[in-house]
Amino acid sequence: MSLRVELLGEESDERETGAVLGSPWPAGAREQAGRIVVGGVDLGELVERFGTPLYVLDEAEFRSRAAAYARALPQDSVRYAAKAFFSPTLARWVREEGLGVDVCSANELALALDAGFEPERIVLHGVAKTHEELETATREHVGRIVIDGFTEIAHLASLAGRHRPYQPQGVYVRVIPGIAVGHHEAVRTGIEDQQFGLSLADGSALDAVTRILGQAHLRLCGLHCHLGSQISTIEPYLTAVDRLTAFLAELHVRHGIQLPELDLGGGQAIGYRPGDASLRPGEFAAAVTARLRERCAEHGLAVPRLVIEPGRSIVGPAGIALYRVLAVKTSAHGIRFAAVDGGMSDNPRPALYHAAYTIRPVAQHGGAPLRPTRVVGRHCEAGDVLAPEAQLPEDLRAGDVLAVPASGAYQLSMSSAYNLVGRPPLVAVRDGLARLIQRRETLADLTSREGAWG
Ligand SMILES: Cc1ncc(COP(=O)(O)O)c(C=O)c1O
Ligand SMILES: N[C@@H](CCCC[NH3+])C(=O)O
Repeated sequence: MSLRVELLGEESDERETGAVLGSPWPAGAREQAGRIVVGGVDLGELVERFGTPLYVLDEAEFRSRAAAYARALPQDSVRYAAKAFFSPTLARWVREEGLGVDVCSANELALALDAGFEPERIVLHGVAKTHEELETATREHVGRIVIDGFTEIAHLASLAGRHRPYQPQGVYVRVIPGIAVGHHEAVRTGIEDQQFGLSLADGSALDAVTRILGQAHLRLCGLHCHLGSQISTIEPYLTAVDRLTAFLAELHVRHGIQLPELDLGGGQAIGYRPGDASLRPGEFAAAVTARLRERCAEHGLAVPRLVIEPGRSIVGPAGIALYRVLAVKTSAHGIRFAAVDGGMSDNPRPALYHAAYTIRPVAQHGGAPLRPTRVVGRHCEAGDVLAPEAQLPEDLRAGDVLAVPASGAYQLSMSSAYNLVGRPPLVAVRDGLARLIQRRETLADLTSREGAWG
């Protein structure tokens, strides 16, 4: 399906004026005469044109973040985590910025291949990969498949040998380094007793490596770990390097192998609120690379190529969600509620993880004092709270539009059809122009999968 392209505004230098908003807004976001301008486009104008709820993506912010990672690490070391948000347009941006891609479903894989990623630059993940996914991935010769369990090893080996031209399948073993980090327990994947990876501590990872080495059609290229999400200090990654290089050294001694790659996954934090700590690609890469060199020297190992899979830290800060306030009311105990026209169907993160956000009106309210306000979604759940205590103007009323920066990751990608509200449209802004890249989901879209046999 091709989408109508909407253009708004004219290329101008106006975006260069006004006060910079700073984190958590995109670097180019400015406040001009009380209005928010992103990518040279007034958010209020976008709302008039496309309605609410609306998601906006600042293309320059996305590209500059992707480019910063590409600069920070050697060629082919950065694989964008598609799960954060992926679409044909995004896939093209990622490819144009020179990154590879991390996928974890047949559809993400198909989208990446359609977008022209060289299969070699694709890595496939999953604790439960289907036969079809493994079949397609091996047939297409994706660069790496991350082994996450024992049953996968023989299965993959049987598939890998079949395709012509023959090529052994590159694999990593996902290990559990035993590091507890991440913004919520639901996203801590570096610890024991959760479903991802194979334990270093109990010998499962070693067992997996031994079995893979016994498979002629599999080529073990390295180890992988993904510690968790929203990690705001480098220290846990350095600990991961320590533990994984110790394991690499053990593999060297036991099997006489030196693995050429080390994939530390994603998880780099972004700011959701002013002052939130975040990780900068350059500093992150320099510190982790230095530690890797140091530890490899100590163990007498060749230094493997460092690979990472950032998702949120590339797309998160590029996105802004816009909602219209539909009702304002105050509870018996004085809680002021502002109910908006989106909610947990376009952003399940607050309900899932109590994720915190910055929220402000798109147009200034003439200096009205701020008052704590619970911004709630429109869904039929008391837990549909986007922000429990946003500071919003005293005179906020139905009809006002609220903007939520840092909304680019894990919102639209985890959106649902709840209450058949329909997913919001997505507009990309750049150099004063706005382009509709995904239209609003309609009732026809929502019912289109149901056949006449119902
Ligand atoms: C294996 C793997 N790699 C990369 C990522 C991307 O993480 P983030 O978007 O936090 O950078 C994830 C998700 O957390 C993941 O599970
Ligand atoms: N969805 C989570 C991150 C998990 C990503 C997949 N490992 C979040 O929004 O924080």
